Amino acid sequence: MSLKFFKPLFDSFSRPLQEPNIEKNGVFFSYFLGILALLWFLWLFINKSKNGQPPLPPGPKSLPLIGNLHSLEPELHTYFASLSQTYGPICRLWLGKKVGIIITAPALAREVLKEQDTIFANRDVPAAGKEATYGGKDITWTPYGPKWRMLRKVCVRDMLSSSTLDSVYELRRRELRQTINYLYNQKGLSVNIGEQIFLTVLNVITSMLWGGTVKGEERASLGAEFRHVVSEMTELLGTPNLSDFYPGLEWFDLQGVAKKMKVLAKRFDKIFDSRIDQRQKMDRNSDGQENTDFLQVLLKLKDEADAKMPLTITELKALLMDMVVGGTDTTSNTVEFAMAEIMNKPDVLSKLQQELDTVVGKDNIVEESHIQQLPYLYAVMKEALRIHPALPLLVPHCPSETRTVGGYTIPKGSRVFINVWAIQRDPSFWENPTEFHPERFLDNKWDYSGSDFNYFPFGSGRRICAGITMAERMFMYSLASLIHSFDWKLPQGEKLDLTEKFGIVLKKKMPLVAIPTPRLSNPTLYE
Ligand code: HEM
Repeated sequence: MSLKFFKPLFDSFSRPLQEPNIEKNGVFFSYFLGILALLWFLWLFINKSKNGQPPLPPGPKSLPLIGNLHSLEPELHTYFASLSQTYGPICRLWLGKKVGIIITAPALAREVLKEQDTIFANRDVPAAGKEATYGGKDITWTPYGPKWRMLRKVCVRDMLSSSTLDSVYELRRRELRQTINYLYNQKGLSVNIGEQIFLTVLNVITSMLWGGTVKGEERASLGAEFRHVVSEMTELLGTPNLSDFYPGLEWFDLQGVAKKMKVLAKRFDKIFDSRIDQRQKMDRNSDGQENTDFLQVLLKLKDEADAKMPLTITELKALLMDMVVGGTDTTSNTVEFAMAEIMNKPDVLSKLQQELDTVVGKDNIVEESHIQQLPYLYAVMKEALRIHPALPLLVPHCPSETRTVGGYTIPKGSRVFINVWAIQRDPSFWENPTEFHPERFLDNKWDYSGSDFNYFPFGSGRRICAGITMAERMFMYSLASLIHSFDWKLPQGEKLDLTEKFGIVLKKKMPLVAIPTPRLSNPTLYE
């Protein structure tokens, strides 16, 4: 609308204020206000019917171009929790050109993950994620649709289902017994617990994938190296990256995130290539005997896949990456946090040992079949997952269409962070939320199946964690074995530190180092 429209009005006000003009000016002034009000309402009306949308959620003031990037803090989960204290359970940040939405209430999480699940079951793939998974070809980053469904089905059916896991119990047992034996040989010495559990989980996963494990002398050094690589990868995945917020800048990789990720991913890629090569040679030379590792199943699927939905070699390697990176750090960090919390609470430790002594006995070793009879251990796992959920903001979701949540507009393509860490510590729901108190789970009131939006450490809806059964078994079996086989104390002069460090996977800021003392009746129980 041209400004000329307003000229007579402006002219009338610019005339000198003469007596006969006062009344006339008053009338003009009323007209002016009236027209202004009319125009305002008209603008609102046109704007509303043009967008047909409620506003964006509230959020902190943003600067031109950079939005709120300047005020992000490294511990994103606690920073987001503090924003929700000021702006409410749904708030907005401008991440450069991208809208970030933070959700910190069960009812709103339900809207996103259940009521509008198909729209929000997508991902806004970060540059680091693309680099780590051959361009986002794995389960985690593939958009919701037939390809994702196929990848997920293959993994769950052929590797992560209860029946497949039952059939490879011997692998878990072998690896865990090896860890217990290693710890026995370290009695009286300081041990990095997270590293040992990481290595155990890694060995279980790689032996399920292609039959290979890390043994003997390599155990300590390779375990530490692999853990370092996975940990750096998950840290990079959680790093706010300019390439993600200004797509035009992705090519420049200003923070070097993609470059660093490329180097890390290459380490695994080389291993994958050599294992695939080895497996293909073995298959060519075999006399058709059945082998049962996952890689063989995948290679068979690749060759057989019908043309409509082929499984390519790149997707196959991306799946291997998901299992190795997604399955190891998550599980071992949760066990490490649980061990630290238990050592901080001697009454929890003694209740756990009592339960284990009654069910397993001090002249016996823990088997996975005992786990069903250990309700206190189960409560300890649930409490560890409540207070330190491995993925504190889940894997961010992304709507494929503009939608309304909690009365606010969530634009298509936003990055939606669901702060499960804050929801699981909400004092209006959880009594003494920062206290590690497994008893709160003893009455089986909450489970992590994704149906309760006060407690969902594995997420919920279509994108719920694909490895819950595996995580559950590895956690329960390893924690039970550690607590049953040894008494634990801190090295002299060390203090227990429970501080968290943010990454897409949460970890302990300071590694838990502790000294094992054997507590079973017979040294042969450690062989
Ligand atoms: C304590 C251990 C674990 C925790 C707390 C955990 C938690 C999660 C969470 C919160 C998500 C994202 C859900 C969402 O975006 O809404 C996820 C996704 C995923 N998890 Fe886990 N996880 C664990 C262990 C594992 C293991 C052992 C594996 C496999 C070996 C695994 C494989 C995956 C995969 C493939 C996805 C992507 C699913 C998809 O996008 O469709 N996780 N996990």
